[in-house]
Amino acid sequence: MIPTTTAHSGLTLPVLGFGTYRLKGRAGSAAIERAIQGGYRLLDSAFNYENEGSVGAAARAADRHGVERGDLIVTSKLPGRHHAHDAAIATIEESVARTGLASLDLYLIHWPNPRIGQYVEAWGALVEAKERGLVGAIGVCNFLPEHLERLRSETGVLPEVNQVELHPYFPQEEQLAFDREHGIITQAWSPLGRGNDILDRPEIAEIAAAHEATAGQVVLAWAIARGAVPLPKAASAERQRENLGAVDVTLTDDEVAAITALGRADGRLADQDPRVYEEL
Ligand SMILES: NC(=O)C1=CN([C@@H]2O[C@H](COP(=O)(O)OP(=O)(O)OC[C@H]3O[C@@H](n4cnc5c(N)ncnc54)[C@H](OP(=O)(O)O)[C@@H]3O)[C@@H](O)[C@H]2O)C=CC1
Ligand SMILES: O=C(O)C(=O)[C@@H](O)[C@H](O)C(=O)CO
Repeated sequence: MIPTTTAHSGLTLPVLGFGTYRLKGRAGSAAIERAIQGGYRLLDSAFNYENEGSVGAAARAADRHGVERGDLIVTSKLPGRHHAHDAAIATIEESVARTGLASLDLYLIHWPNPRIGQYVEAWGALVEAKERGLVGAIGVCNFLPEHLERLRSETGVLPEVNQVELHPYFPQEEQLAFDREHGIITQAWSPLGRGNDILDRPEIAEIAAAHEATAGQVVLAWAIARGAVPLPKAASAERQRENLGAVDVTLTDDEVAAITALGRADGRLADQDPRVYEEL
């Protein structure tokens, strides 16, 4: 059993989920099904990943592994090119249809796309989709405090989830504090730094040795200790199992602080500052 965390709305999520970017087709679906079989219950996807079909197929096969549909949280995301109200509603309906499920459990705006300037309108569509039962819970990705404040002041509805880039080179201290204060669950994307050199750092290796854990487990345990929900992606059952083992690693406050200290001002993996980055 994976421990859980709860949002202001009462939405409860496992403290670790499964990323599916680049898992698609039959091989992708098989990898996602392995993840469900291995114990993952929170699945991340997006309209733009072109894999909602594979995620849905794996979710529909979950009962083969004794997992009920109601035990899974299947997530997808609205792309920037469909932020206008009617396009957003049609896209959410399309996402649900692609999964072959009756509804999705969590739906997120993928990026604020501030230059397009329609994320408040898109948020209105997500609120409506939740009221209609198309989706069970709603949130955003890559939203800064200024974007969240606009949603609150213009719609009165705060997201239940904010999924942001978060790994030791980009610890997101301020965003985490803002989300926590407002009861918004922060999910961490690229929590393993996409498998970059963070996993080879001696500071991480030392902590891993002290816990008889792997570097990946320590980095994920650090995210969990700070109140974030990491969404590691892994194709093989071995790495999926390894990453899930992070929930059993409890770091000391000093260890958490030492990993947070690896953060850098330019720590983003790519040039994706939500103030200016546009993804359609
Ligand atoms: N909302 C947003 O804007 C974004 C959301 N996301 C979501 O977040 C998820 C996770 O982020 P992602 O970018 O995939 O990166 P991750 O940080 O999850 O890293 C995935 C990479 O690390 C490798 N890996 C997995 N486990 C281990 C391990 N234990 N040791 C060493 N290497 C490992 C994987 O390889 P292999 O699979 O071969 O094992 C893969 O190459 C995505 O899949 C997606 O669902 C991602 C980016 C943006
Ligand atoms: O993977 C996602 O969810 C994204 O939002 C992409 O921007 C991804 O981070 C990427 O790097 C695409 O080039």
